[in-house]
Amino acid sequence: MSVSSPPRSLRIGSRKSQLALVQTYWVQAELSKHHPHRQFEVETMSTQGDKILDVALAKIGDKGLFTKELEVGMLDRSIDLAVHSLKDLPTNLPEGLILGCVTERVNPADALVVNSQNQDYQLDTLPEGAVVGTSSLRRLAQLRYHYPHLTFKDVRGNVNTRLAKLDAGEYDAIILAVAGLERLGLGDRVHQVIPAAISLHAVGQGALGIECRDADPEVLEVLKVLEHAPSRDRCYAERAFLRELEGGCQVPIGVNTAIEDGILTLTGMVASLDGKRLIKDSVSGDPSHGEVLGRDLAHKVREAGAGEILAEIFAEVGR
Ligand SMILES: NCc1[nH]cc(CCC(=O)O)c1CC(=O)O
Repeated sequence: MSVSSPPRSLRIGSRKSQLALVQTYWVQAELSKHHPHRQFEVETMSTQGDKILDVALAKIGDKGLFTKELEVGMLDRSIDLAVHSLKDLPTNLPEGLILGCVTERVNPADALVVNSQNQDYQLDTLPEGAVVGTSSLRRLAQLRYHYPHLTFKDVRGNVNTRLAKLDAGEYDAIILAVAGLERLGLGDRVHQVIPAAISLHAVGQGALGIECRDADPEVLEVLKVLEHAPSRDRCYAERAFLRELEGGCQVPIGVNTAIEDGILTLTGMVASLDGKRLIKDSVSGDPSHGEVLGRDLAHKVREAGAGEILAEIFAEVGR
């Protein structure tokens, strides 16, 4: 009787933040469950985005701030796959790497989080001058558009750092992803789920993206058990929209997607930084044609005024 050798063990790369680790250990546990004869090891790395915490994120033009070191690791084969919050993964990946798997998405919405002094308020009732913390241009522009009487202030750091600043009174409220709070076991801090009519979420928000080498069919096969087709189709459409519009710097772009009766509807918006202009439209079609839907919507909003907004932002930030 021949004894077959065990399959090669796979190394999973992760950032060191608590959220990244929760997500990576979840992926490790799921993969181990589905592939009981294979070993999965976790390798943690600091990324540039974890190190430069004192600079407003919006001012850092570089994409892939949270992914670069992990990508280098995959290319030099010190790791085999990397787990990302899909919204942090650039839409264009380095040569040789692909988005191998999109996991089932949890709630992609943003949340209003308040401190103990502001428990009675909702977004609609926060008083003139209330200080709202966010470092996302997307959240900033949409909230300025709907609530011009509020004051917005940058907030950096990981989720726990931001909550500590809120609770210390530096802000009346902050905006965070529902998904991140829930994954950290902080779902009770979600004070209000912000409706899509007020704030469209980030591309890929609430889903995990697993990146790997494109020439590694063994890893791609292993990842298939975690792929969630509807989440993948929605996120592919969202990513195509963003890829078509962005020029390598952070811009206020938000989306929403749904699949109903076999039809994917993608809604997207581009807003000016001052929140005075906001262009929003939708397209619908076959869920497997996400690339086309995303590009079509990008052309639609560009024609409707988003082109001008983006040109202004690119001119200001410098590409
Ligand atoms: N930019 C940081 C980041 N990346 C992913 C999440 C939350 C989880 C997710 O959206 O999947 C967060 C925190 C936040 O935006 O509140």
